[in-house]
Amino acid sequence: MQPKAVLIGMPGSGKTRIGGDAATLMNVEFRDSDIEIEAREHMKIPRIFEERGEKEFRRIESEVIIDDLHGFDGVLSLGGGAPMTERTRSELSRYIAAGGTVVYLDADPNEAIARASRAGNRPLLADDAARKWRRLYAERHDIYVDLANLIVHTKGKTPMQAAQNIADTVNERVVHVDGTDPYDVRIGSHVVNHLADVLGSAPVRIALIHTTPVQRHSDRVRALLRRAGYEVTDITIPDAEAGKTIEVANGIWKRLGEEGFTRSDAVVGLGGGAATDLAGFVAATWMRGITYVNCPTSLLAMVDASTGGKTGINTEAGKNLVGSFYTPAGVLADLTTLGSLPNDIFVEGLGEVAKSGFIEDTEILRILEDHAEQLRTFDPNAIDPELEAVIAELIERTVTVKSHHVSTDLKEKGKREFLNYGHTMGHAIEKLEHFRWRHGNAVAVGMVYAAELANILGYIDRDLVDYHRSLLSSLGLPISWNDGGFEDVLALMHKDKKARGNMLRFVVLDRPGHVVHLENPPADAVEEAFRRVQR
Ligand SMILES: NC(=O)c1ccc[n+]([C@@H]2O[C@H](COP(=O)([O-])OP(=O)(O)OC[C@H]3O[C@@H](n4cnc5c(N)ncnc54)[C@H](O)[C@@H]3O)[C@@H](O)[C@H]2O)c1
Ligand SMILES: O=C(O)C(=O)C[C@@H](O)[C@H](O)[C@H](O)COP(=O)(O)O
Repeated sequence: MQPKAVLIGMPGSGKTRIGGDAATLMNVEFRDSDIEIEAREHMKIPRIFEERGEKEFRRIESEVIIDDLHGFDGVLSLGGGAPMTERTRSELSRYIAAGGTVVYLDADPNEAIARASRAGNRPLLADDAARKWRRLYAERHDIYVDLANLIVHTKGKTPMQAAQNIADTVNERVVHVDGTDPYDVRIGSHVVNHLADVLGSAPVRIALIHTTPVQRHSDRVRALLRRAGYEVTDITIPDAEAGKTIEVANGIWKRLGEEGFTRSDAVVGLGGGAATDLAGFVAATWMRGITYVNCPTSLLAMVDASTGGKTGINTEAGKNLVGSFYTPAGVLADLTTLGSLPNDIFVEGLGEVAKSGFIEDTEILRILEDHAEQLRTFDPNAIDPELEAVIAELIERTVTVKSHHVSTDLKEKGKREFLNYGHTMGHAIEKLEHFRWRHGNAVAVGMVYAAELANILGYIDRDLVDYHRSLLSSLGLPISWNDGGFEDVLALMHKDKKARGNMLRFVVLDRPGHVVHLENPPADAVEEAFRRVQR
């Protein structure tokens, strides 16, 4: 057990008020180490200083804090001088290493001095509080900065806004993607505020690529980028699959040329998977590769498309057949953007979530089962904290599955192909439906197809096939497709990127949470499985 957050900062910086609000937002208890010391010693702090001296006070303070760091799971506020004790500092560093958040509340000196003087009860500020406050600030500020892993500047913020910053950061989830160019996927409310940190100081110009339905989110990001000092070129692309074309890419290359984009500039892709695929493709190809960051706004883009570096466009030949493996510098999955996501697009994303459950993390399947009704009836205007936590966990788990596959096999030589479960037939459906079928829906049918094929060939039993059908339909996903002929589907499955020569290759389950390659299956099984998804 350890605190959700520990607040440090100068007297008067608002630790008690902001810490209390942060605890309320996180629905946990708030503690102030000074009040604990007084309760433990049955004595007010000025008297402890007077009778036992500062050294003894710091020893007691350190004991109290260490107890809380090991036995309290709320928000803890520390006295301003606490981090000056070496033992306390090293315990706080250990706490950070164990995943904790030490927040330095950096307040405007004049405001803090006024507050500290009003409060009294501060022996180190007695007589000429302002001068003493400034002297202590000069001694402590750098130590606070070095120690904290979150700095909240309180100037211009209400206590509740500062508390919200803390709660958002504590609730943030981070999935690390390894490889030659490692990066982090941050998941949480307002994580888009990290954008300037992820982009760094090198880029001068940013091409912000987005679609119209996410205009309000791109307005926010554009303002944020401009405030951080970047020159922003705003690029609106046609929505959904219409944006994933060579013509759209060409239009953007032209624009980047006109605006003088160089290798030190960057792209930000904001929107659903189509927008992030296209933005990544533009970044991968402009001057043979410039930095890009993805800000996914649909569930599917958050759990899948934005991570892993598969960038690309569709062509006459088929879906995603032209593209590049090119990793982003970071991914910011800001959950607040789900507040405008239509129900059908949210539900579609559950297809890729379920896929990750079937192929690796069966806990995902259990969460989907337990919350099927809430997820199926997702309403962007009614995301309560409980549902948001469920969605955040599903995103974290799904991205973790993805990272296990892409970290060691970026270019899809083997293991990464397992992420393509359900996609062999799924992509064929998308193409035959002229991309009017949503990707996640097509993948759902494709998974039922792959399960039927595995069952026909003896890899899995009937129950597991039925489980695919019951789980996917309980989430509102389609489980059959009746609008095309087998020959057309077969021809497209032969063009799938997993195929080798004339040999069809599939990904199938041999048990829940475990997948294997299936090469060159018998033609009658391939056709029989197709008949079964037509029902
Ligand atoms: N690169 C990969 O690894 C990968 C993985 C999975 C899928 N994909 C690709 O992703 C695409 C599918 O992604 P998708 O399902 O996000 O579809 P999409 O990008 O077409 O988005 C669906 C619709 O939702 C809108 N939208 C997105 N976020 C919104 C929000 N917060 N509020 C309101 N509207 C919003 C979009 O503008 C669009 O109209 C496909 O092209 C698929 O091939 C790529
Ligand atoms: O990241 C991967 O690898 C995947 O296969 C993830 C898929 O869910 C995703 O739909 C991807 O776009 C499919 O890629 P493709 O190479 O089959 O076009």
